[in-house]
Formats: sequence, structure tokens, C-alpha cells
Amino acid sequence: MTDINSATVTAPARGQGEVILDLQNISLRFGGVKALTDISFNVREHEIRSIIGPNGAGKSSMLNVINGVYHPQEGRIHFRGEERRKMEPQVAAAQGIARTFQNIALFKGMSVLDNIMTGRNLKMKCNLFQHALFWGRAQKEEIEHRIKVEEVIDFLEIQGIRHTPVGRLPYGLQKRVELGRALAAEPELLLLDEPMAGMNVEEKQDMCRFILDVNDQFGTTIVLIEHDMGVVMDISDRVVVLDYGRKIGDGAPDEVKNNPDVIAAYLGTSH
Ligand SMILES: Nc1ncnc2c1ncn2[C@@H]1O[C@H](COP(=O)(O)OP(=O)(O)OP(=O)(O)O)[C@@H](O)[C@H]1O
Repeated sequence: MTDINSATVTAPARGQGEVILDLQNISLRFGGVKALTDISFNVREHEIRSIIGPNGAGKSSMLNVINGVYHPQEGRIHFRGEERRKMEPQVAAAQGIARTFQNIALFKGMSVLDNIMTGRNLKMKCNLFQHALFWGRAQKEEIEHRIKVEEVIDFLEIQGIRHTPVGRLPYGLQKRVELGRALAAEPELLLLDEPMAGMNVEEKQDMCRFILDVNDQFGTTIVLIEHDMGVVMDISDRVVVLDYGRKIGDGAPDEVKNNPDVIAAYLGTSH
């Protein structure tokens, strides 16, 4: 994500950017459980790429592979043209990959503002020691981070709750705060794990608007896991479909919707 304060950034037209993330023949096992088997797909700059599939299909595992939480036993990953070796999540974050989680992972007792501020951690140059020694420099840095965080708060229209402890907020707003924390890191690639789960229709519409605005205004590339098919088909440029850890479909929403394997996978489950 480029400067959140600036107007629309120059980004390639959606779906026409270069490949920034390329996953080739990824296999991931947990003991005898094959979570992912020989999966290949790519993500283009500035697109909204969704990963769908029935429960247990391997969607979250895939996101965990992308941001370095899980290390696949087989396969190759290129991010921005460079092959990634085993990479820890903080390295992925430093390279511009941010994510939100299926179950909200926020500090419930802390305010909205402080939670979003934690998204700036990797950008902070002054450590505690430097804070004590170079108070002026640290102060200036702190102000710059606060300005960024306030920009995120304005963007997500949560000014009125900036000092509220997150645990007191309704679920939909907590999800928005979690998005805010990810945005505070100014990511190039944003991974969203079920950002609309548990939301009512109005909250879903708001979240959809924010996702589209993030993509449109900052040029952020988005990889999204979502169960709501209406949402997925509406906002995605391309959709990859997993079932039992295997890829069974990949393409534009219309293509995927009419793919017989995808239809069979969904008819065979409770979705
Ligand atoms: N840390 C782990 N240890 C062992 N097995 C795991 C682990 N993480 C995932 N799995 C297994 O890998 C498979 C894929 O799980 P995953 O959570 O990626 O699916 P999913 O498509 O995200 O499911 P859901 O839609 O229910 O969130 C499942 O069989 C799951 O039990």
C-alpha cells in the first residue's frame, strides 16, 4: 500500500498487473494429513484473488504458507520475482505481506487506536533504548506513526471509537479494526482470512466497500478467503478453488461458477 494519505495511486488495471506471487506445486502435510497437494496458482499485482472451497479444503493453510507460518514440504514460492526460502512470518511482514485472521486476533483490553498502532511495529526504527537516549528523535517518529494510524482510522470511518477498548465493540467493528491494523503496516499484499464471517448484511456491505477501496485507492493486492459466494463472485478478479487440499478450479468468477468439479464439490457439502 502506498501513502494512505495520497489520493488514488497509479496501479496497473485490475487483472492486468504482473505476477507478484507465484506458487508452484505446493504440498503441505501434517503427519499423515495432506492439507495441500501439488497446488499451483499465481497472484497478479493489484488484483483481488479469492481462495474458496468447502471446510477443511486447505484455504487457511494456503494463507499460512504465503505468509510464512507454514513451510510446505514441496513446491516453490516466488514473491516479486525472488524465490523464497523458508521464511518466518515477521520476514514476510517486513516484505510487505500483512494478514487478518479467521478468529479475530486483537488485544481486547487495548483501545482501537493502540491496536492499530501495533500494525506499525515493524516500521518503528527507535527501540526502547533509543527512546531513552534520543527522546526528540523517538518523539518525532512516534508522531509520524500516530499520523498514519489516524489516517487509517479516518479511512475506515472509526473515528468515534478510537479510544474504546476493542473487547467492547460489536463483532463487525472488531473485524474492521483488525483490517485497520493490517493496513497500518502499509502492505503490498494483504491476506484476508474470512473478513466477513459472522457479519450481518449491512456489516458485510461495509467490509466489501472497504476492501474494494483499499484495492482501488492504494493499489493493494488482496488475497481473500471467503465463504459468502455472492461476495466472492462480486468482488474477485480471479478465484482459485480448493477441495480436499487439491486445486479443482481457477479462473474468472464466471468460469469458476460453471466449472462442473466446483459445482460437484459444493453440492456435496453443506455450503
Ligand atoms: N496445524 C495443523 N495441524 C494439523 N492439521 C492441520 C493443521 N492446520 C490445518 N490442518 C488440517 O489441514 C486440513 C486443511 O485445513 P485448513 O484449516 O487449511 O482448511 P480450510 O479450508 O481453511 O477450512 P475452514 O473453511 O474450515 O476454515 C484440515 O484437514 C485440517 O485439519
